[in-house]
Parts: sequence; C-alpha cells; structure tokens
Amino acid sequence: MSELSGLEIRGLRVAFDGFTAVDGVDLDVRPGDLRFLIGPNGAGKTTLVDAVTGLVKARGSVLFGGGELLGRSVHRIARSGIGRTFQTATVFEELTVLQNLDIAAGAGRGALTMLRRRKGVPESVAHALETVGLTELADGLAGTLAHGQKQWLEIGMLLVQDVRLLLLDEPVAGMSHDERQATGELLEHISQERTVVVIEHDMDFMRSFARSVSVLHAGRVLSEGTVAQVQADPRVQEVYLGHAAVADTGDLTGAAVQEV
Ligand SMILES: Nc1ncnc2c1ncn2[C@@H]1O[C@H](COP(=O)(O)OP(=O)(O)OP(=O)(O)O)[C@@H](O)[C@H]1O
Repeated sequence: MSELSGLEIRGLRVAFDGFTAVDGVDLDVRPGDLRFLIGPNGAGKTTLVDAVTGLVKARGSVLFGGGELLGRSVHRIARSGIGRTFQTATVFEELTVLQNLDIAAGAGRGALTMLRRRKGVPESVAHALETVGLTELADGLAGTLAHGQKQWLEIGMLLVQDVRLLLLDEPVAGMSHDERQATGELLEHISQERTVVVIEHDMDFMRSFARSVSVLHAGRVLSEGTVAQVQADPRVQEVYLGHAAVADTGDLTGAAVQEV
C-alpha cells in the first residue's frame, strides 16, 4: 500500500464562456479523510472534481501528495493515483465482475502482460472483490448486478488500480437504505488507507459517515468543518433553507433539502 496523501487546492477557478463555475476555491483534504462536498445544484461540486481530474481547464493550484496536478493530462493524473466515479456507473455490462476488475487492474500494464494467460485471480483483484463484497458474484455479468452493486464494482475498479484519492459523485443516489449503509461502511473502511472525497446530496448519509464537510455555494466554499459545525453555520442554513431558523438541531434534512 502506498503512503497516504492529502489534497491541497488553492485559488481554483474554472470558467465556461465567461461564467465562473468555480470561483477561487481553497480546499484542504488531509490524508485519510472522508470528506463530503455538499451544496445546492450548480454550486460547482462536479466541476471542482472535473478540474482535479483534468477534465476541465482550471487556474490555481491542485497539489496531491505534494505534486501539482493542474496542467497534467487526464491520463497522467489517473496515473498519479487519482480515480473517480460518475453519477451513473460505467461498468462493462457484458463482462463479468471479475473481467471488469481485471481490465481495471490491467489499465496500468502493458498489452503483453494483459494478453498473457494467468492462472487464478490476482491478489489485488481478490482483495478488491472481498472489500466491496462481490466475491460471490465474481463470475456473474456486471449487467445483472443491482444498482448498488454496480457502484461497488466501480469502487472496486478504483481499488485494483491502487488509487490513493477516490472522488465519488453521488455514490448512494438511487440506493436502498441497506445499500447506503453498506456503502458508508465501505467508504469508512477504504479511507483507512486512502483519501476519499464524496459529492453528496443525501444529508442523512452525509451525517452518518462524513468525517469532515465542505459546503460549496456559487462556486465558493461557504463553510467547512465537522458535520456539527456546518449544520450550526447560519450561512449554510440560509443557503439550504432560505432562512436561518433551524436552531434546535441544525437539521438539514427537511423535505425541501433532500434534493437541494
Ligand atoms: N461544460 C459546461 N459548460 C458550461 N457550463 C457548465 C459546464 N459544466 C458545468 N457548468 C455550469 O457550472 C455550474 C456548476 O455546475 P456543477 O455541475 O459543477 O455543479 P454541482 O454542484 O455539481 O451541481 P449538481 O449538484 O447539480 O451536480 C452550473 O451552473 C453548470 O450549469
């Protein structure tokens, strides 16, 4: 296992045709954190992750493990140990779970190694299967997996690549209660050895599993801290509820908030 690394973002700025989607963000995610990025639709969460992973051009600085990511290609950033998932799982449905993991594991290998016949399942793949709870389903087609299981397979595909920073975009969207719980426990487990950043709208899930939270609004960091700290922040309540009147629990889960 490689050393734990943190993310250090300074003055990050992303503009689309004159519209500034990320407007001078500073963000520190310490090594091994389980950080939730929350904020209303259009706050800039996905664009921030796009900038970190090289999908959009950005200004400022993004250091991971001390190395500058901005200016590197998407592939070089991936090879730096950074991986992400998207809101819709992107597994190969016609292949088995094992084959999906095998391909992901081979992403960093040469074609010859990929073609060579191997006996058994590589250690890293077996370990990832175990971690994401899909060992029993290894030979099943990925297309037949339940929605939650596809998300876990995607996470497994990042694990076999030995990704050290996982950026997950709404991993529990559409999941059942039990699947959410299992996913939260999986992320807690993974973040013992890796740094995890989760974009999320599900406030119950965030409250149960976040170690730290950053609230984005209109391309800026509005608030940051523990769950209790951001819930108690009147600016956060203002953005989520339109007023600062939720004094008792700082409850962010009102019906109006679920899909904010
Ligand atoms: N490729 C693009 N071209 C133009 N505008 C974009 C592009 N991508 C994002 N935007 C705009 O940037 C803003 C931030 O979008 P982004 O998707 O990052 O927000 P978000 O916080 O992830 O929202 P959501 O929670 O709805 O996913 C939005 O106003 C969006 O319309």
